[in-house]
Order: sequence, then C-alpha cells, then structure tokens
Amino acid sequence: MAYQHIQIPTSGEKIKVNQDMSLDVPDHPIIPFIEGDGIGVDITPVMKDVTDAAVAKAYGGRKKIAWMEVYCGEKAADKYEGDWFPAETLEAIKEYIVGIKGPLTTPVGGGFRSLNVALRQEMDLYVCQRPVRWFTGVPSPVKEPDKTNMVIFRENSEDIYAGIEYKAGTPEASKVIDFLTGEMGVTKIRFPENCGIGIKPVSEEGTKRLVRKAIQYTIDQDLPSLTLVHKGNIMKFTEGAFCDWGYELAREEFGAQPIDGGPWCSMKNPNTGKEIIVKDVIADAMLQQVLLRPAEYSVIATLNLNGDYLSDALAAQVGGIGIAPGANLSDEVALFEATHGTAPKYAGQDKVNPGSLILSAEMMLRHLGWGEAADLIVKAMEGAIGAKTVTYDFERLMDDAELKSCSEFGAEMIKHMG
Ligand SMILES: NC(=O)C1=CN([C@@H]2O[C@H](COP(=O)(O)OP(=O)(O)OC[C@H]3O[C@@H](n4cnc5c(N)ncnc54)[C@H](OP(=O)(O)O)[C@@H]3O)[C@@H](O)[C@H]2O)C=CC1
Ligand SMILES: O=C(O)CCC(=O)C(=O)O
Ligand SMILES: [Mg+2]
Repeated sequence: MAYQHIQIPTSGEKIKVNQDMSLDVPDHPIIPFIEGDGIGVDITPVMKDVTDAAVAKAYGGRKKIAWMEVYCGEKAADKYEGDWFPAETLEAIKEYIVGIKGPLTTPVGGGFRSLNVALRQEMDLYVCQRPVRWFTGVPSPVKEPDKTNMVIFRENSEDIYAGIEYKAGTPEASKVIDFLTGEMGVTKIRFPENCGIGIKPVSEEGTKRLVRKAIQYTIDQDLPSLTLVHKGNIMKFTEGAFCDWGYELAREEFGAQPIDGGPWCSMKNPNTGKEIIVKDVIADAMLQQVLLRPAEYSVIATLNLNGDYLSDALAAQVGGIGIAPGANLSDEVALFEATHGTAPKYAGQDKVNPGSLILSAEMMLRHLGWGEAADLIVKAMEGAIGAKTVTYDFERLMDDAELKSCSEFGAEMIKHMG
C-alpha cells in the first residue's frame, strides 16, 4: 500500500501471520514505530539504538530491524494538517503486524479522547500485558522487592475506557438521566440536575477472551496462579460478572475444579502436571495484598481501569514507571508501549529513564522469536543498573550511583551487552 507521509524502508520485508496464527518473521522485518509526545523524543531513539545493538550482537548482522516511522499525536498533527490520528498510521500497523510506540498526550477534563486508547480500540488490541519484575539493585520502597514478580493482563477494549460519557448539563446527559429516572425506575442519582454520566460496558465475550489469554500464559510459563481482580461486590453486573465469567471459563475450557465448593478452583497444567490455582481478590484488597504478600500472586487478569491503577502501583514496588514495559495484543497485531505517559515536564531534556520502552522492545523481540537479542537486553539492563550508572529516577534513591542522561544510560546498556 502507498502512504502519504510514511516512508517504507526499501531494505526490509513484512512480517506475515501463518494459518496457525504464528508469525513468519523475515531477517529484516519492517517494524513501524510512533516516536510519541513529550519524552517520546528522548526515549524512542535510545530504545531503537539499544534494540539494534542487541540484535546486531545476537545475530552477527544476519538479522536487522528496518524501522519505519508512523505518526500519531503532536507529530502527526504537524505532518497531516491537524490530524492527530491519521488513518494511514492504523493501516500501517495493521499491515506490518508488530509495532512499538512512545507515549501520547491526552488532555484532562475535555479536548480529544485518548489516542492510546483509540489505537487499542481501533485495532481491537484487547490484551494489555504488563509484566512487573524487579532488577537486582533497583531502588524500591519495599523491603523485599524480589518477591514482586507478576504479569498483569488488563482488559483493553471495554469498561469505562469505551468513552461513553455525557457532560453534566448537556442535553445528552439530561436525556440519559431522564431515561434512567423515567423509564428504568432509577431513584438514586443524587443530584440529577447537574450530573455527568459515564457508562461501563463489560461483556462475557470481552471478559472470556482476556481471561483465556491469561490462563494460557499461566500454562505456557508454568506459573502457579491466576488471580481475577474485580470490584464485584459493588459493581455486580460488570466487575462481578467479570469474576463469574472468568471462573466459568476456567472450569469449562480448562477443566478447573472448585476447591471446597468454590469459587476458587484448581486445574492441572496440561504441559507440566503442576497445579494452577484460579482465585479472585476484590480490587481494593488487592492493592494491599500486592504490597504485603506479593509472593502469593503471579498472573493477574483484571478489567481496564483496575489494570491501569494496578500497573502503576505495582511498577512503583519494583522501582517505578521508568522501568515498566507493556504490550497491547490482538490475536494478530501487537503494539508494544511503556506503562508511563509523556512526563511533559522532562520532555526534550535527555533526562528520563528509557528503561520502560527498552523493556517493551525486549518483549517485542521475544514476540518475534528473537529470544537471544531479548536476553541481551535483560543482561544489559542488569549490567547498567548493577554498575550503578542510572538515570535521575534511580540515582536520587541510590547511594553512590552515577547520574546518567537518558542517552548515556542507553550507551551504558550497550556496553554491558559484552
Ligand atoms: N500509554 C500512554 O501513552 C500513556 C499516556 N499518558 C499521558 O501522559 C501524560 C502525562 O501523564 P502523567 O499523569 O504526568 O504521567 P506520566 O507517566 O507521564 O508521568 C508521571 C511521573 O512518572 C515519572 N515518570 C514517567 N515516565 C518516566 C520515565 N521514563 N523515567 C522516569 N520517571 C518517569 C515521573 O515522576 P517524577 O516527577 O517523580 O520524576 C513523572 O513525573 C497525560 O497526557 C497522560 O494522559 C499517561 C499514561 C500512559
Ligand atoms: O491514554 C492515556 O492518556 C493514559 C493511558 C494509561 O494511563 C495507560 O494505558 O496506562
Ligand atoms: Mg496508566
């Protein structure tokens, strides 16, 4: 396909999806990337350099990524005459199957809706997978950060992120409130005259496809438990249903058996024969459980908003969102991105930690089947942190650390690839 502003690299080839949904990855895959707003300009080039160095070292030049810049956010608005979300960006990511993005700004309280959420919804990237692990030497506010080792599977297509909201005082809000009070017998809208309204869709299909991926991951990685996190005591037909449908799926598709009458249940890992416990925890309790008893949690499946909160909270336990990676996945397309945002106060200062985006690239390399290069990124991260050559976020919490800029940290990582 010909694009208006996207330059297709002449040196690379497309990744293809095989019939069994596995990837057919050429040695020079074209990978679309969005630089991102704010600190995107700092972290994205460093991520590319570190990734290129790991691939070059792992495969002696035989494999190489052909990066292809695609545009979204402020850079897109400049290039496409005010269009923040060009259609060809979506087309390119779908066509090239695997991509990576920097953070994009979303205004609070008004203005346009999140471009990050729009990318996920438009491509039906229904899984947001965010691993949380500690790297030796990273400063952490908890005593035993090594006990935090979890992977969040956040439902990425439903919940209040659907963006069905009506502003207080508008005819739309009045119409919804009139319907609820007039036709549905609702009496508990406390101040109906000036009240914003938001809708929270949560479906059986949306829940089950997310929980299915989370359980499959638990099996593939031979992990001990899957925890459904929800606020089902209060939101019974959305969050409570998420929990019920999650258990139902575990029982019906994975043969899980109730423990002591349920709802917790137990299943056997079909590959290893080990037991997997499927359990649930209410979201507020979970936020204290992960701090006090992190070793008891492994894979977490949760709704969109809970997953958003939990991702940043868990990231803090292992050193902060400077080092928290992620992936947005459909059955075909994968778009990798850091957990953090655009940190506008640091934009363009070559200051912030590029670790989250680099570790997102590490996830991307594993997704491509390039595990040797991914391992080198982990080794490089451990090396640079072990040598105490770190960016401001770690340096301010460590004794005797050497402060490095964003790009210097990337260079340190490359040195530690060996
Ligand atoms: N997926 C995405 O693209 C996301 C986009 N956003 C958007 O980003 C914008 C800013 O959001 P905001 O709430 O400020 O959250 P941010 O995640 O952008 O930043 C909050 C704080 O986190 C720390 N931080 C973030 N990134 C890094 C990094 N790479 N290295 C070290 N520290 C880091 C900084 O802490 P300190 O000040 O302590 O140094 C920063 O001030 C909003 O428009 C929001 O909508 C938010 C989240 C995700
Ligand atoms: O889209 C945004 O601006 C914020 C998204 C976010 O916080 C997240 O995905 O973790
Ligand atoms: Mg978030």
